[in-house]
Amino acid sequence: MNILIMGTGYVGVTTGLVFAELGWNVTGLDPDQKKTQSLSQGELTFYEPGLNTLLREHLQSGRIRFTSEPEMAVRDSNIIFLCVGTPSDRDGNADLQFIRQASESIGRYMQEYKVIAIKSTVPIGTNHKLSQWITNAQTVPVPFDVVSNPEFLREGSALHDALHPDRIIIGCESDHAIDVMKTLYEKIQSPFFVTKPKTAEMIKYASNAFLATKISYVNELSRLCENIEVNISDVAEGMGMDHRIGPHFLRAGIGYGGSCFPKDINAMLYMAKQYGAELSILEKVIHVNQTQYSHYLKIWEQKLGTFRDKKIAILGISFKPDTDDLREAPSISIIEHLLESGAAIRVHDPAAKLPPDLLSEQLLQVDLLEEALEQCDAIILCSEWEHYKKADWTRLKALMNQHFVFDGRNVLDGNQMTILGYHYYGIGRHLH
Ligand SMILES: NC(=O)C1=CN([C@@H]2O[C@H](COP(=O)(O)OP(=O)(O)OC[C@H]3O[C@@H](n4cnc5c(N)ncnc54)[C@H](O)[C@@H]3O)[C@@H](O)[C@H]2O)C=CC1
Ligand SMILES: O=C(O)[C@H]1O[C@H](OP(=O)(O)OP(=O)(O)OC[C@H]2O[C@@H](n3ccc(=O)[nH]c3=O)[C@H](O)[C@@H]2O)[C@H](O)[C@@H](O)[C@@H]1O
Repeated sequence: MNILIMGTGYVGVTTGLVFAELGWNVTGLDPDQKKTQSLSQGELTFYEPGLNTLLREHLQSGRIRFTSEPEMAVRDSNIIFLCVGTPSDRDGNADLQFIRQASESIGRYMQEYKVIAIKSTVPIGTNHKLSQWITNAQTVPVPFDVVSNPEFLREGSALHDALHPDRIIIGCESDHAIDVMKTLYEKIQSPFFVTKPKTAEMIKYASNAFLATKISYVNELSRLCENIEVNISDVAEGMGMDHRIGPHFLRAGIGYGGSCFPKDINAMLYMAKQYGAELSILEKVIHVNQTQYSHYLKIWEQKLGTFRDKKIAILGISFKPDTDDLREAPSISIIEHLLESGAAIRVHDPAAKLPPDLLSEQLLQVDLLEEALEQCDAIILCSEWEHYKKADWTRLKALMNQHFVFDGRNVLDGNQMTILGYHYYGIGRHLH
């Protein structure tokens, strides 16, 4: 079977490489020629551990290739995966323009039966719309089946997540297409959950929203813990030992970011309004997330006295470690606030780069951790890269002017940092 992957971003490249690894022939299609050329030369266009090696391996084995020419790519495929972006539009709804364009080129160029699987995160009912768009673009009727097959990988661990999913969701009403999907995935050890297309679409949104809810819940609790001298990390650990709650996604911090949680929750709220329902919990989840970083900045500013004319080192700007993705990263809001407060900022990140137009005399990005800390008054740690956990904080202390450490991800050993002479503050964290 020949698999066509439409969209060569995070999800498209990871999905394509996973299928190549499982032994299928894969073509990655993207109108962005810079991306397809770079990928054809074995260079990823984003940072993601493990993918570069696999890309080079499968370019060499001939199991994967990339193109920007849709006609032959669509014609030669048996199965097509839609992995195009579904960003927020102005009203918070998911913008389906890329899904629509992709479905129109499928309809235009297909000449025989195909299974078309939607991996992109799409609003309830998109499976049905896609069928209509494909049919309308066909010049002669050709049969096809549409499957909703949402993706649950995380950036930073994309390959592992895609190879070892907790479940494979298949939303489809055609027995033949369900069998095709099961054959494709047969070498992956994972339960299949076969359901209706709309249910599959809802499972994806509901899962992301639930994970974000867990985070906002502990983040709001962290504010109470701050006042009652209780450590939120201990509370989360104790809660997580109950298997009904589970230990994951209970790490308090400066808030969730990324290309998915914020956009997907907005899309859910939009859908709820459209269908006359209320999702009041999710409205609060957003509110807590939007106020979490500013709540802590206020506390930290009081500890420091003022941010004005202070030198602040921002460590980790990506929305989470092991990615260079800055979309909706809380670090960006923190940097904006500090600039308004008159601080001078030096930013360090092992992979992510601030856009050059943001940089100024007041805001510099440096390559070495030492350069960021040189003469600084305070550190704000925004994403928990290993690089910072493993740093030699005994040696680094001598570089700083004042020794305030504001750990926005609760990852440094606060007791040890205090022993070393730092003024350490985390999120809802009371030291023993
Ligand atoms: N980034 C992530 O970790 C995850 C993302 N998702 C969902 O997967 C979808 C894709 O996400 P990303 O890979 O992050 O997006 P992305 O923005 O990194 O990549 C999307 C790609 O689609 C391409 N594209 C646009 N129109 C096209 C067309 N007509 N034909 C072929 N390619 C086209 C774009 O040029 C771009 O390279 C979104 O719906 C997202 O919500 C789901 C799970 C995880
Ligand atoms: O639909 C998507 O795109 C993906 O969105 C998230 O994946 P991702 O955004 O890549 O990364 P996460 O590990 O979920 O982290 C998201 C944000 O939550 C924050 N987070 C996570 C966990 C936690 O305990 N606390 C916390 O603040 C992270 O720092 C980060 O800013 C989901 O975890 C994936 O299952 C989903 O496929």
